[in-house]
Amino acid sequence: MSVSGKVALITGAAQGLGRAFSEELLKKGAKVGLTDMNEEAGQATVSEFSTKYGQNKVFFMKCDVTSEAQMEETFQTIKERLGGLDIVINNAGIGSEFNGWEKTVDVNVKGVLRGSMLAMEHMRRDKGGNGGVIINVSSMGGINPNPCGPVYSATKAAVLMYSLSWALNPELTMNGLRINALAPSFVDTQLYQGLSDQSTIHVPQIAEKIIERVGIMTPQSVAENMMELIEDQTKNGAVMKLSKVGGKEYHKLT
Ligand SMILES: NC(=O)C1=CN([C@@H]2O[C@H](COP(=O)(O)OP(=O)(O)OC[C@H]3O[C@@H](n4cnc5c(N)ncnc54)[C@H](O)[C@@H]3O)[C@@H](O)[C@H]2O)C=CC1
Ligand SMILES: CCCCCC(=O)CC\C=C/C=C/C=C/[C@@H](O)[C@@H](O)CCCC(=O)O
Repeated sequence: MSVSGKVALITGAAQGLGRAFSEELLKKGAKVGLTDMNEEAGQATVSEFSTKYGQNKVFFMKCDVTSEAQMEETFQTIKERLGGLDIVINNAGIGSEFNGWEKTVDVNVKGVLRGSMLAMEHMRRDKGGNGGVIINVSSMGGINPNPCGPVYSATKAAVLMYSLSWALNPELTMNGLRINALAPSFVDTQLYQGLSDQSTIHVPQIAEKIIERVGIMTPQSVAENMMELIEDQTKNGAVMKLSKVGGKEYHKLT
């Protein structure tokens, strides 16, 4: 599927991976609705992208993925403002392991499930949509056991199974929708830089060893690879694993 002229909605897009996904889509001619709970950073990113890619190509909406009302309003508004909805990337995610662990579940699991359900409501052909593709951002930690972040990894495994289960449901494919998951290893973003903060990690020494072994990717390289999950019409229920050391691989399900 060519993304030129298509409309994408991305959560957690003010910075990091969400920002890189937005820019990659804009470069290829898509229109992008960036959403994030951080309004200041979101507006700054959109103002930069408007200058580079055109004012009518990009739109920002403040949205916390833990709020059902904000998510509903955001999907409706972006669809109206940008003239449709074809691509949804449920990207917003956090990594608190201790005091904030329940918030990690709320954002990483409930936020992604909520975004997926709304995407289906808006994009399924039997609901008046034009079909399209949902990309849910998981992590290598959702596939490989991760002693540094059990809560985080549990949330990312949930994202993976939710996406794969829907992909096997003919109701979705019959209505023109595909659903894929992205599972990167470490990427140089604020989330990764926060790993030294003790609220986000168990046993930092183990994390350092894993990072030494697998390396750190740039957000741009992840975004460039991720496009295959959108553009390749044969990809449904695919899990793209990315790491600096291993490159791109599709996870084989047993
Ligand atoms: N950086 C890494 O090493 C990896 C990150 N990931 C995943 O990629 C996704 C993006 O992470 P990064 O860009 O690295 O992080 P980041 O911290 O740089 O960006 C996350 C963005 O999400 C927003 N956000 C957080 N909570 C939100 C909420 N409740 N509602 C709306 N927006 C919210 C933040 O304001 C921020 O703009 C996350 O799901 C993360 O788990 C996956 C694998 C590796
Ligand atoms: C606040 C948390 C930020 C975490 C950012 C990530 O999501 C990065 C990935 C998280 C966990 C990684 C787990 C790695 C497990 C390793 O034991 C190893 O099995 C990974 C091998 C990767 C490869 O060979 O490509």
